[in-house]
Amino acid sequence: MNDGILAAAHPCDIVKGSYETWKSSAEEVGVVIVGGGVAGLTAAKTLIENDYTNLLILEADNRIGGRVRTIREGSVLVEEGAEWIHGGSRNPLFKIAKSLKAVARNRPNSSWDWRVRTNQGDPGNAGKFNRLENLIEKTEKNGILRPYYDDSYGQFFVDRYPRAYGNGWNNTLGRAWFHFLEKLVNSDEGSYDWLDISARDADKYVDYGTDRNWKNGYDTLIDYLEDSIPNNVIRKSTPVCKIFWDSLENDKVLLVTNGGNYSYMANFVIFTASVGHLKERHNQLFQPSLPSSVIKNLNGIELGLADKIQIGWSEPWWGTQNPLDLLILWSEFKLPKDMEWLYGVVEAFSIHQQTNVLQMFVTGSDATQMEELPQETVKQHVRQLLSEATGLQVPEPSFFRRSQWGLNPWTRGSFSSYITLAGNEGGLRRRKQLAVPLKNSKGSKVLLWAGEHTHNTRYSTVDGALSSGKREAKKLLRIMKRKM
Ligand SMILES: Cc1cc2nc3c(=O)[nH]c(=O)nc-3n(C[C@H](O)[C@H](O)[C@H](O)COP(=O)(O)OP(=O)(O)OC[C@H]3O[C@@H](n4cnc5c(N)ncnc54)[C@H](O)[C@@H]3O)c2cc1C
Repeated sequence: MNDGILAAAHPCDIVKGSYETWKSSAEEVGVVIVGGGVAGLTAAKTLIENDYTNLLILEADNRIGGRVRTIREGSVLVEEGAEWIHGGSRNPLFKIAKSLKAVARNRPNSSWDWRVRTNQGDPGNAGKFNRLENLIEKTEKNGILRPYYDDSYGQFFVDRYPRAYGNGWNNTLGRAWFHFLEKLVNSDEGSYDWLDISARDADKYVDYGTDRNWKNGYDTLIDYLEDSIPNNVIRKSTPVCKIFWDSLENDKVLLVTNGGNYSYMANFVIFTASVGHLKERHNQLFQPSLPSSVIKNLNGIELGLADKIQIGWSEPWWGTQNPLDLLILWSEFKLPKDMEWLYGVVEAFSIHQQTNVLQMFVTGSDATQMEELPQETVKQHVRQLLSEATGLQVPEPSFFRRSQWGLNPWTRGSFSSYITLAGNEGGLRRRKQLAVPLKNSKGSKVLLWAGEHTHNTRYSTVDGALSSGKREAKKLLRIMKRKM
């Protein structure tokens, strides 16, 4: 976990007022949904479709969508957060996208200008990449990770790498490919350290097949969800800073927002904020503190950090009109301290919407270092890397963005909430343990948990978030029915 990010100030650090004033001035509502990301919006849509309309979504940010965020600048469209629909017909999201005629056609493999270079521009052996891809794919096969259930996901790769790579695995290029593999796995998993991901947990993820893209941006989904929710249900710029969930007088939950300036009294809450936010804030957020079993589970899960860098030009400069996929092998590590985060960049590829825009992932502690640098510095570092790896002049870009999901106080991370080795040892085995409703001291279920991290098999995805929102809304409808 990144202590630097956790130590940063938070907008909810100062909350003014008292319980009595908040209680007496609170706005009454049936259900409050905390968070207007995919899970929160889907929970609201499900309640409304089942004729339950006495609800509010309280969203901290001045926009909805959470970790789905499409950016449009001039003719450029990029995704700061979620990008792919992971899989076809088994994925409920794919079905929605298909019904909206919003699935983009995948580029044929043959259209790519595919290059493998060391960071100094020497060519690398592309065949090695296929071997590493095969190794990653093997982990999706039944049973292969089983011997590692009490060990880490990364350990599987450490053990299997020499055989997968073949002769020379320990020479300069062999080590460069190993570094590549580690960064690739960390970027797939969004993890800080592949040696910290429980292999048992990694084995729970169910793969739904080929990735697809949205034709006109991921926010097509947000518009679709928002369409079924009346305007007055969504309150943006309304951060929930305190939740009094165990009232002695009744079964109601008091929520304090906007630094103590406004409050709500709800019968039920569906809480959908990221596990990064939860881990950082649960002590200040919940009054009384969450039960120790809940805190123990939170300590056993981590939200990884994966950032994107997007850099674009009016024309491609790499000598062809084809989309570029450049794999970068770090064969020497001699960068000055402030550039060391670049070791985390091992691939630069054209995004599906525009050939002229290249995207790079940077994860874990490399991402933390990148987030803290000025944007202009990041841009210069990236230009230098691209230029040295391709041996070409890289012109001044016309477009540049980098994400800062770790510094975002409402996420504190990006994707793949993963159960850690310590979490596995402590008995956290299934995400459904994170979705057990919070009961007050009278035994009433008053707060339900949704969000990608609570999905057993599709954690870290948009469809996982969507299904979790639906699941908790239905659970709540059953609870309300029993109470009537
Ligand atoms: C860089 C990146 C790439 C990704 N790529 C993919 C991909 O290709 N495919 C895929 O399927 N998934 C991808 N994901 C993951 C996907 O975006 C998430 O799993 C999903 O969007 C999570 O939705 P959610 O509703 O659970 O959480 P969130 O989207 O985090 O929504 C929670 C909401 O709660 C709000 N909030 C937080 N705290 C408070 C508070 N105290 N009070 C009020 N509101 C609060 C937040 O502002 C946010 O809007 C990616 C994510 C990132 C960051």
